[in-house]
Amino acid sequence: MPYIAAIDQGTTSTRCMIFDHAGGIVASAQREHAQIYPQPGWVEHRPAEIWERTQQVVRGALAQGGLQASDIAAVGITNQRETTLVWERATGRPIHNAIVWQDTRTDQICNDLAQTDGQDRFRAQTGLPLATYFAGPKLAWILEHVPGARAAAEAGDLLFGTVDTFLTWWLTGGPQGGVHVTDVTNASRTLLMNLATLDWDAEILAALRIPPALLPAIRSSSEVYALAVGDLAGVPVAGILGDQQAALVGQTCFAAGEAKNTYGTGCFMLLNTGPQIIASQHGLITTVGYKLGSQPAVYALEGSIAIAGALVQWLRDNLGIIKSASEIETLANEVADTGGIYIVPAFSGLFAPYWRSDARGVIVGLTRYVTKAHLARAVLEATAYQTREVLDAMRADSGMALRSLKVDGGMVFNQTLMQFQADILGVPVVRPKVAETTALGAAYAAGLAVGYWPNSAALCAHWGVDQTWTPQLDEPTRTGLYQGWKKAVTRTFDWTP
Ligand SMILES: Nc1ncnc2c1ncn2[C@@H]1O[C@H](COP(=O)(O)OP(=O)(O)O)[C@@H](O)[C@H]1O
Ligand SMILES: O=P(O)(O)OC[C@H](O)CO
Repeated sequence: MPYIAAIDQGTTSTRCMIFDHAGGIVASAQREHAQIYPQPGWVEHRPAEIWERTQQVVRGALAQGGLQASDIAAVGITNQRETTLVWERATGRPIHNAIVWQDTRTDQICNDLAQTDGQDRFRAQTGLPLATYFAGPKLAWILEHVPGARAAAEAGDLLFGTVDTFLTWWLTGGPQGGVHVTDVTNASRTLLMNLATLDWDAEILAALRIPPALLPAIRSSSEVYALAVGDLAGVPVAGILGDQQAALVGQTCFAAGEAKNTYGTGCFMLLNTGPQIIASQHGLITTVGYKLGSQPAVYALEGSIAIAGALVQWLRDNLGIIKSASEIETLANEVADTGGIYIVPAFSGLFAPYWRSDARGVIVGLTRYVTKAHLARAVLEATAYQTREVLDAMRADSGMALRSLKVDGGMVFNQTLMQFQADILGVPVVRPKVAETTALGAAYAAGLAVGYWPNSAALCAHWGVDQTWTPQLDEPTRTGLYQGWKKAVTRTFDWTP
């Protein structure tokens, strides 16, 4: 069987991509789904729509390639992380919409938990600060707010999952024998898993009042979990990776010290730290990078930025200044700079390196001179500045000097952004030939599990450079611009109680 399929269920869309032995794309299909904003700071997805879109893109990709299930050696799943679902074991009926990773409704739950020992209460076990971003508090919120949910959970009638778990359950039969599993990378984003034991942490479950009965089994990122039914009938579901970890694998960052940065809805830099669990002193989080079958887990330091491409979408959908995301580049290039303004998009508070849920977005430095072109430029630069903050933290935590940054994701086709990124970092930025590294990483995990590829070393040969941007800016200008950004960030603090 010549191909491997990957399902990439992202924040704004779902893709299915089919890869050949050289890691080349043979067929693909993509569908968007609705973003639901019931209140300021709340973000939901409809679980039924996520499953429907998944089935549609699987069918679409198979049809585009003229393929059927028997042509696929294995399927891998990669997903938006932390997004939380709870459904009935017997029927599959969700008891609430999916609460998306960007959603801030668990602010109070997190603050209450932080009353004992502060925001880092569970950091030693989980590598994470107490923040609205992670799945555990979202699950606690559902159990508290949906009538009857706690009793049903305790009786074993409900199942919890992040998107990987939800899709694997449905792909392998749903109420008719679907497997209830997650992988170590997704579990490491719940705030409920102990990084050292790779198992649920009983003390944290008790503190969040989460009954163990509704939790999935935690498995490696690359093994056969079960065979699929439906359109992929008989195909082994053999890889699960959170999308940012999948990009790490897709970029073949298999050696300690290798890093990648993915520019999608948010922006996420991961640095492979090998078997070492490094505790960040500079606002990063510690997470599982991947675990290939029975091999030991590989850990990573991560800088998570909540709003990157989402700010471009906001300019398009909420302000109507551009009609498509790619138009931002033409508009931004009408001017040479931002006219002295900065936009800090703290729409979900600020994630790394600040972890401030009390922050909200600002535009600073406004004068009558400023036009929508300056605004467009400031939107692009905001992603580059946030990345600089994360890279500085990574250098400080790891003591490693990064010689270049591997990038991927939807925003890396924006030349203006990528040049400014190299300028503000002072290191070259490199885009690989296959920029769909997230889907590729999930395909690699699945393919390794079934022997389609022999080992991770064999995958490194697939990686090649497409484009490199080298820094052009002089050091004093770079420093001056960055100092302005740091000042702008302080203006977002203490906005909500
Ligand atoms: N040319 C572009 N310039 C700037 N941003 C872009 C461009 N093309 C796409 N984007 C942004 O990239 C994001 C889509 O990237 P993608 O990797 O598909 O994201 P995700 O996996 O989070 O859904 C969107 O937020 C969109 O606004
Ligand atoms: O859907 P993406 O690509 O924006 O990724 C979302 C992240 O996994 C959130 O942690």
